[in-house]
Order: sequence, then C-alpha cells, then structure tokens
Amino acid sequence: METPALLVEGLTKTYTPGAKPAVESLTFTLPMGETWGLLGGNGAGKSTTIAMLLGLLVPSAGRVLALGHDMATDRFAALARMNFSSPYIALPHRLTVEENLRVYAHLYGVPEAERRIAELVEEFALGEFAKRPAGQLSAGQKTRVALAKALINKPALLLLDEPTASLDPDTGDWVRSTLERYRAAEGAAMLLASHNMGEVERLCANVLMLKGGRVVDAGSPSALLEKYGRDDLEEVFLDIARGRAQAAVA
Ligand SMILES: Nc1ncnc2c1ncn2[C@@H]1O[C@H](COP(=O)(O)OP(=O)(O)OP(=O)(O)O)[C@@H](O)[C@H]1O
Repeated sequence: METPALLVEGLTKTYTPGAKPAVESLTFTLPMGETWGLLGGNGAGKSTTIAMLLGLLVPSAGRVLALGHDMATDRFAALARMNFSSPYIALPHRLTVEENLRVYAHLYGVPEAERRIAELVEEFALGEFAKRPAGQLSAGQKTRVALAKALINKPALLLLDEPTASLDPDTGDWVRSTLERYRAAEGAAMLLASHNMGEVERLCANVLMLKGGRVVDAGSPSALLEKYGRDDLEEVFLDIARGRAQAAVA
C-alpha cells in the first residue's frame, strides 16, 4: 500500500496539566491524492491539531507519521515535502512579496527558484504588488501571497488553516479551483481546517468533525448529509455543534 500522507494515532494535546485536553485521541489516516476537511467551531482544536501535525507543537501523547516520517524523530525529512498556510502566521512584513518568496524558496531548497517564483507570481496574479512590502498589502492580497508561499516547494502534503479567510467570494472561488488543480496535477494530499462549509463540501473527500478536541463524526460530505438528513453541511455542522447528533441519527 502507498505510504499515506498522514498517519495520526492517539494525538493528544493538554496545554494545562490537569485540564481537559485541547485535542484528545485524534486518530486518522489521510491517503495521498485526497483533500480532507477538519471542521469544528471556535476552540474545537483545529489549529492545535495543525500545529502538532507540522511539528510546531509537541503532542502530549500520540504520534504523527507525515509522508512516512515520524514527526517526533525525523521531522526535517517530512517538512521538506510539506507546506502550510495560516492567516495567523505573518510573512516578514518589510520584505517585498518577491523577496518573501525568495527567502522561502531558499529555505525549502527549491531548484530553479527564480523560475518557480515567476510561475507563482503569474498563477496567483501577484505581479501588480510583487515589489511592495508584504506588510502593506490588503488581507486578501496577503492570503494570495501566503498560498503562493505554501506551494513554493511543490509540497506532497499541504496543511491549510482557513485558506480563503478574508477573500471576497470571487477570489475565494478562484483559490479553491487553484488548490483543486494543484492536488489533481501533483497527486498531493491536503488537510483543510475551515469554517466555510461550502468550501469543505466542494473540496473534501472526507470530513472530520471536531468538537471539544474530539472527533464526533466523520465521513464524506454526501454520507454526512444523508446520515443527518440535511441538505447542506452547514446544517450538519450546527446539529453536531449544538449536540443534536444523537437525535439526528436516531
Ligand atoms: N497556547 C495555548 N495555551 C492554552 N490553551 C490554548 C492555547 N492554544 C489554544 N488553547 C485552547 O485550546 C483549545 C483549542 O484551540 P484551537 O485554537 O486549537 O481551536 P480552533 O478549532 O483552531 O479554534 P478557532 O476556530 O477559534 O481558530 C481552546 O480551548 C483554546 O482556548
């Protein structure tokens, strides 16, 4: 069997000893070539999960194999073939957009960096502000630069925290198409934390519903719609968030 993009077993994070874990016993296997969604309300544990998957946060228990590498012992081998975007992590704001991409291309050891940067500037339509400092861009422009940075090393595994937050509907739609095209062309795997149910329905083969740090339900968007007897994932999400899951499936 092909090595999965992510193999996660019993992943747990307790920030404060004795308190309830922010993420508890998370277990799943993300195959190569698929996009999965991590859905949950504020504080459900999405960002904590992504930070552990990236090796930015040390888990309290459990393990993560990313692209076959154990993130506790061998994370640099995995990180070279991974990337991420998060609205909470700012790009160096005094550097221009182009300089930012050059720094990341260097960090990831991208071959033919200038060519790759030119491709991304073209694909993400960054040309009109490529020579401006990243700190002076609008939120939507920053999001596009962050996505270009996330694809700079052609990652096999992409972790996306709210990839279309602060984008207008048209640009958001364009970003979703770009991500979908990238996945199909490269056979990459993606894990997407999102509050945007339409986005999750459109992009994700499978969805993990998180509540209070635990997976409370999982399945393909169509299987979840059927199970809860709903027309869209937003309603399924509200059923779960408001604790109506049992009533819905009874
Ligand atoms: N550094 C920290 N120290 C202590 N508790 C934290 C820390 N970071 C997050 N938490 C807590 O862990 C829980 C999960 O937070 P997390 O940010 O992972 O949720 P989330 O699903 O990403 O939420 P949101 O949708 O609001 O971004 C929350 O109760 C939060 O208060």
